Amino acid sequence: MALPGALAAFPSTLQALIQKLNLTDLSPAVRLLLSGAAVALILRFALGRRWAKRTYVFDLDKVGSKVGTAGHFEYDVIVAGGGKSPSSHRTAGCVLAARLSEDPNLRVLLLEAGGSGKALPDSSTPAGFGRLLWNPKHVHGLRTEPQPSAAGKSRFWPRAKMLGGCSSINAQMAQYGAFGDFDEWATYMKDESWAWKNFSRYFRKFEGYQPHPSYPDVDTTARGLSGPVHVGYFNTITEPSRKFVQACIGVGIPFIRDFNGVDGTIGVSRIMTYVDKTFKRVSSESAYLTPDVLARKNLTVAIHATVTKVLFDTTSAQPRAIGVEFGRKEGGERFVAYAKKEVVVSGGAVHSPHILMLSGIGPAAHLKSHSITPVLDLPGVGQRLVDHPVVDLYFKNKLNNSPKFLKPSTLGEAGQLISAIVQYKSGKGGPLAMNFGECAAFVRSDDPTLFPPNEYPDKLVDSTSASDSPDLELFSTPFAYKEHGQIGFDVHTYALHVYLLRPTSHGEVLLKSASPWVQPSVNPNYIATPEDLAKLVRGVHLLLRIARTEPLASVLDASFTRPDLDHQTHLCTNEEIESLVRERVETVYHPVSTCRMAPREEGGVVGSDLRVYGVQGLRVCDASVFPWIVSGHTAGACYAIGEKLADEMKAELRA
Ligand SMILES: Cc1cc2nc3c(=O)[nH]c(=O)nc-3n(C[C@H](O)[C@H](O)[C@H](O)COP(=O)(O)OP(=O)(O)OC[C@H]3O[C@@H](n4cnc5c(N)ncnc54)[C@H](O)[C@@H]3O)c2cc1C
Repeated sequence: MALPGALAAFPSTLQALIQKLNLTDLSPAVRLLLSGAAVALILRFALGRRWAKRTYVFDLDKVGSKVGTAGHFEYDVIVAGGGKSPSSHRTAGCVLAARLSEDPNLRVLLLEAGGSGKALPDSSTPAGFGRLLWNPKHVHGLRTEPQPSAAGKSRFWPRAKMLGGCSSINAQMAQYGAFGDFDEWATYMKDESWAWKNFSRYFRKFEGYQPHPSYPDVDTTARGLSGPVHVGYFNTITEPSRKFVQACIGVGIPFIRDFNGVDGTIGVSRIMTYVDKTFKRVSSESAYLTPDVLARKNLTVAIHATVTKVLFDTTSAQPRAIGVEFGRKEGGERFVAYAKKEVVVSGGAVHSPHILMLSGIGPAAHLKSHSITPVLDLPGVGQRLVDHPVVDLYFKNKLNNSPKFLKPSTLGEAGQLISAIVQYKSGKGGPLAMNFGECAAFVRSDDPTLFPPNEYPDKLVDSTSASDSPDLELFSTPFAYKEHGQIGFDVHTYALHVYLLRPTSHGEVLLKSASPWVQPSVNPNYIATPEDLAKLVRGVHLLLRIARTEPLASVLDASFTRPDLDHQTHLCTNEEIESLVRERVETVYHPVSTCRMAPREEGGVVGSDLRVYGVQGLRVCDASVFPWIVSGHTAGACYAIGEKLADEMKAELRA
């Protein structure tokens, strides 16, 4: 207890020290540098690394044999990727490996390219992920190809490289999509197991809703109460976002008590989060790879193990996946492990198609252009990439009380951050328990209340999944940022964002090289269709109206007319708003559909059982299999897909 007390006094102590050392004479740049270094040091010591290599297998020769040697390591199922999906590298990978290993007769190996997400304070602390996005050790900082319809610029595209996958670095917003999304999957695949009435049980299975006294209206009969993924309302939110909810109601968006409840998902509310009662991030690693699960003799989890390719037996008519090759680093030793029953690729929407193509499964001509001998010509691999494009609007916070000290630029702000760390470490939540995406509204771009036909006469193509599914999401963050948190503002700000939930534009993931260590090319092809642009423009108009509606209007400083903020943007012409959208559009980090569950003749990669067409013993389990993108946040469906596949595989493998 003495330590937090001493630290609480730190800001004033720091001030005294600064005076004593005459640091005030230093230039602002040097002071900024010093404060940054001080914060980094304090974060390291205060939040410290707890989890180390001891929890997982680090020596790859303990899980596989060196290529060219005689050893033979065999498992029943190998899951490539420790993300969310149950059997792959991604978010789903942890789910799959944990659930499969419930059957003591199945020997499961999970291979993850990165380390533990749980061990990183910037991951386990809800507000820390902004710092992780630019950390090349833990996150692949991809950049898209230049986007022709989006000002020709290339966009930053972070994908996690750690256990838990992107669930270890995401914004923790727990909305799962609309009922119609999954009914659409079922209709498309002619498989009722994906229809909401059936598939919803897997959402209930992963979910462990934690009731909160301030939210008694949440219908707990619609929530899963005992699953491993704790969700609830334990993150911290700021006052302007509460006013955002009221302003949305003011413009005609109905209040909804629960975005994942029985009333569908259209409306405005505070968003539920993957933050637990102790104010920690809940990732697929923290939820599924618990000490009890890791103690199972039949589960092995190896970290810093990048799968370089899937191995096939090609002696019979259909190739059969028999194992994987993996290694730690470029030029390092390679290892192999064999799967008696199945290999599940779970590398997420970027790396699952990458792994398949490196292994010879993909568009044959493209593979040959990189001197990869095709095992199977499967043209759909890497195609149909869809992402949610987002546009941010920036406002001056009139109350000057935004938590901008979370990215400190002065010694005073560094002191505020230290106080916040002390508060968080004493179990009291506070600013570090923020997830940034605080409140949200899901609307339709053809809603006549929000977009009256006399002002918006154009009839746009309806790309929603059902008449009660949305195609735009609006959300609020406690301050504004650019370049995915890399660039802040020098004044107190507040930000509103809109993203297109059901884009009609799509792109592709392609190889840049046959080397597994070279990241693939990603091209989401943002706003390539007129409808996508028109809907985002409508969303921007709506946000600008909400910003000028009480009670939010009173906390935003409309007199602040600096051109890098948006207090004058409502005066722009439609063409100017279109240019703003093209210029500002960014990823909201939800790529899907690159190993799409679809009929093979329509470019499908997997069938509705997630088996790769034309190959035996190989499945994909992550966001890459979504037939269509969901009308919301993508993590929930990844968890549910992992749960569903685990159930089905366990039943099949038992038979
Ligand atoms: C910054 C950010 C914010 C987001 N915010 C939200 C949000 O608020 N709410 C929400 O619902 N969703 C959010 N998402 C999206 C969501 O987290 C993802 O859609 C979801 O986690 C994807 O899960 P996945 O299983 O498909 O893949 P991933 O979670 O990406 O997992 C892939 C795993 O595979 C591993 N891997 C890749 N290649 C290899 C290889 N060759 N060998 C071994 N391992 C490999 C990776 O290291 C990773 O662990 C966000 C994503 C990001 C990046």
